[in-house]
Amino acid sequence: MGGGDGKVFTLVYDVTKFLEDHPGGDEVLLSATGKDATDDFEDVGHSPSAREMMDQYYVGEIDVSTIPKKKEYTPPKQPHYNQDKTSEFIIRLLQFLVPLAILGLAVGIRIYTKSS
Ligand code: HEM
Repeated sequence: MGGGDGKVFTLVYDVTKFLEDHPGGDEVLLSATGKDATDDFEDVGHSPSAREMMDQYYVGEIDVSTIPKKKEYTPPKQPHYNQDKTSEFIIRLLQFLVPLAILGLAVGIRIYTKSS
């Protein structure tokens, strides 16, 4: 690790040749591919002999900033039905106002016809 021009390098290992022989199993290796697996490797507390074995699979160094971040799964956005609530509101308003208007009209006609 460490670099002259501000870049941070990490060591790269090709563990595809090691999947079947890894005492920790192939699943953990596969889950650590395509990303910086330094933390995963260190968390296990590998023995010095394990570190020696790594030399066989050494590929080179890579600028840490060029390692893609593991993408987290984000569920696709559900389409929002009836996002525009104004039409719904107008219908509710009319459901209230139309009977009132009819009632008002009826009362008005009744009053009008009575007085004449
Ligand atoms: C070239 C890289 C690697 C080498 C040479 C290597 C080698 C070994 C060896 C020799 C062991 C047996 C225990 C020991 O001696 O420490 C071991 C165990 C283990 N390794 Fe790796 N390993 C590598 C990468 C990784 C990575 C990237 C992970 C995690 C993503 C990992 C996870 C484990 C686990 C979970 C165990 C089992 C520990 C236990 O049962 O106590 N290893 N590895």
